[in-house]
Amino acid sequence: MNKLIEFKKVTKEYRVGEVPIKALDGVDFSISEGEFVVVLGASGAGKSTILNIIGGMDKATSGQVFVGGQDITRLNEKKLTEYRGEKVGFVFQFYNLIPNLNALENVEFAAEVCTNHLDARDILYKVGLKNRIRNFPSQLSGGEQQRVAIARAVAKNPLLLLCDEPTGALDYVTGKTVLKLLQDLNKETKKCVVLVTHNSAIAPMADKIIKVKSGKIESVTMNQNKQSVEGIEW
Ligand SMILES: Nc1ncnc2c1ncn2[C@@H]1O[C@H](COP(=O)(O)OP(=O)(O)OP(=O)(O)O)[C@@H](O)[C@H]1O
Repeated sequence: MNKLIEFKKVTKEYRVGEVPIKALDGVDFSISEGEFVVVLGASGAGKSTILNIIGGMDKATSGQVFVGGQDITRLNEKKLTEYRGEKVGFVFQFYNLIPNLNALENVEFAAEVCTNHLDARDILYKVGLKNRIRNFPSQLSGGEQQRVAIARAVAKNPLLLLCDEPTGALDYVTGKTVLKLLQDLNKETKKCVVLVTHNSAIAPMADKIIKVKSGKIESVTMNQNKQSVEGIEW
């Protein structure tokens, strides 16, 4: 399979006052097209930093980050903003929907600026919100709001979908339905999904598991026994 993402000797240093914090310390890994990847690690390990660098929301201090063949560490601010807008779909723990737009408008608003965007209504139907498209975020449950957020990310028709603790604010059952949705979308659309979590029980649903510890890669494992979300419990 073709490589979609490649980290080469990536470091990220934050400086708070005099003290440098090494969030990433020589990180190497690659992700192939179509893979469902779980990035696993304890709080503070550097998971979100990896995701934010892939998504062009944060910049590596050193090293190279290839996405779709281009080194995104070399992009200027304008190109990086374009990259973020066109190529990356984000799903966060808290859904970050615009409160005064309904579900359909939230998805349209994000998608319409993208060249190859998909039909907002079609995607909302696909995520199971056919009867909710005129509802405002305050009129939707947490799980439904996360579905809108996923639809918003997918409707951009991005190169990859980045999810940071997407079930973190949801109860067990709702969290599982959101994971199932992400797994189904990955299967159907063949889009690469990178999901960050501290919950190791989620790992069996991945094609590849990247374990992060104290800013370093602890292991990268291909999962020989990939499971559907229904079969996973925690
Ligand atoms: N903007 C920042 N300024 C300073 N330090 C930061 C900043 N962002 C992250 N860090 C530090 O970098 C390290 C890695 O943080 P990161 O958010 O990537 O961890 P994480 O694995 O995603 O943790 P969590 O599961 O708690 O979200 C932590 O020590 C964190 O305190």
